[in-house]
Amino acid sequence: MRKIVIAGNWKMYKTQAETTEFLQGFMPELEKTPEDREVVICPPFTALDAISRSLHGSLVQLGAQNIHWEDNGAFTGEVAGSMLSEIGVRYVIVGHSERRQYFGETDESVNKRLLSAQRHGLIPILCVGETKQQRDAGETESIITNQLEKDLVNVDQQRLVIAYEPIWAIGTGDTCESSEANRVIGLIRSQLSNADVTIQYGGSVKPDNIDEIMAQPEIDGVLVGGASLQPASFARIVNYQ
Ligand SMILES: O=C(CO)COP(=O)(O)O
Repeated sequence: MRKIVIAGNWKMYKTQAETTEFLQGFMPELEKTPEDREVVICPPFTALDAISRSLHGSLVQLGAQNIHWEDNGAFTGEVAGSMLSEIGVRYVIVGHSERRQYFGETDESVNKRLLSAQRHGLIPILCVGETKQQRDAGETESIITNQLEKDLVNVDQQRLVIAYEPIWAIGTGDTCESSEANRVIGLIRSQLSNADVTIQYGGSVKPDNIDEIMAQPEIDGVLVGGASLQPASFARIVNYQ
């Protein structure tokens, strides 16, 4: 059975105080959330500990936005897997397009981060997706196939989530048609050795398109940016019909 995972990627938003305020509004909304789905919040590193204490005992899981591939060492500015697992982190986003675009992440470093996450008992959420230019050139399939091939070397597909995030749909309000997201996610699934991997869609997911997205047969969840920052909108997404 494929697991449904609804995750909020807060990117570089929210201080600890803002996180606490968010949780006050958000947690009561979970009382009516069906148990068929896992809810994950991925705040900035600085809010992980605060949120970990508040989430303890709740249905919500904690996620980080990055992880280094070494277990420790002289890597200024990086965070290791043991530091995340110690404070209750369960998921970690790896290879987000913003990391690939602004911070020089390559498929090779993404692969090493995936392996590190699994070594520390964390479930990586691997992000893949094409740019607008690549889509227009008809390269969507080849780009994604290439990312999967390189990123997943030696990765255990029993402990993995994949997010299909077309880069042109991120933060633009320009959602990928749900049927098209379903098609690409089906293509991703066909290339995996484990057909039960949870595969999410990400890119301008909002309260008004979540029901349609989640009605697609191949889509097992969403990775939400902007709309996960407000308690009411993220609650509506989590409580999709
Ligand atoms: O990048 C995303 C999630 O990782 C998507 O961001 P938006 O939902 O703001 O488009």
